[in-house]
Amino acid sequence: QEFMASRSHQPATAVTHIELHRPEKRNAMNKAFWREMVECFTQIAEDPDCRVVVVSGAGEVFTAGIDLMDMASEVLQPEGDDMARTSWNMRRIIAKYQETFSIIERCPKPVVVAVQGACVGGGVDLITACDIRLCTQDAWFQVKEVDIGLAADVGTLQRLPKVIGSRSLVNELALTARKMYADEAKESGLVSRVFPDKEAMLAGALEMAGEIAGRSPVAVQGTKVNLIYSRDHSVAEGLNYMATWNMSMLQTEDVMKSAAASMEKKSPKTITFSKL
Ligand SMILES: CC/C=C\C=C\CC(=O)SCCNC(=O)CCNC(=O)[C@H](O)C(C)(C)COP(=O)(O)OP(=O)(O)OC[C@H]1O[C@@H](n2cnc3c(N)ncnc32)[C@H](O)[C@@H]1OP(=O)(O)O
Repeated sequence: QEFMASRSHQPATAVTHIELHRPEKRNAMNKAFWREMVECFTQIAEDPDCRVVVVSGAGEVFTAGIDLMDMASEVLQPEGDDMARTSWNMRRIIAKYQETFSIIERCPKPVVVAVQGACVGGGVDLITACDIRLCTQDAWFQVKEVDIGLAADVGTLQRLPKVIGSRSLVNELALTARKMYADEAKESGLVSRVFPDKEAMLAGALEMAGEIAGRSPVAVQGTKVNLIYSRDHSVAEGLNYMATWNMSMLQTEDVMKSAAASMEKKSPKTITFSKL
């Protein structure tokens, strides 16, 4: 499927690959991007033929963040007859942009993101809403917002502290806008794997996606939903949610099929699971 700022295709069974696709503008996030991501992930959440998503960027750079040319009018000059109405409109606009990344987090299908080169501003908002982050050795990450006069408002300040263990490091990155390179990103836990180049990274991302897609969608989606729930709740609340979740999901035929394959020392990838 071809969009204006991105494109999506199915490189393998049950795997959807979304590519940010404005390489000439370093995949800067224009109005079309913000709209298309919501359309894409709304479809993906409902699509039984998709079990896992890979997100990457075309060209040398993952993304330059918000498109400073295309977005300025909407973000900086909201309409309204007085301050209350202008502020209300501004709030609505910010909430709309937040939704572009929150919908990725809410999507029950795991999302693997692959970053090469720069990942700036809105790029960090995007990747922190994904489930697994991979990068190339030349990747760098920058919470750039303070440099352009604003506090990051579409997810980085809320999600990055839950991704990186060190609160001090998060504060430093967000307050100074310094670049963090691949090795430090790995050491801090922002990414789980670093690849020598983009080709190797995409091959690794697709292989990982294939591993996930080959497993029971009931198990995989239940795992994602419960990991995110437990991140935002106490252990007791998380256990309660889990028990309620699995009181129905444990009754799936997938458990018997998977257990039988395991006893026979077969990979779960040899099993045909019903669509979910
Ligand atoms: C409600 C608010 C929601 C979200 C808010 C998010 C906040 C942010 O995202 S803050 C971050 C804003 N981004 C930046 O400040 C980055 C600016 N870009 C760069 O620093 C560099 O382009 C680069 C990413 C390091 C890549 O460098 P390089 O490979 O040398 O490319 P360039 O020659 O600089 O650019 C090529 C081409 O792309 C255009 N472009 C790059 N970034 C943006 C951008 N953010 N917005 C619009 N256009 C961008 C640049 O102008 C060039 O275009 P030409 O037509 O070829 O001149």
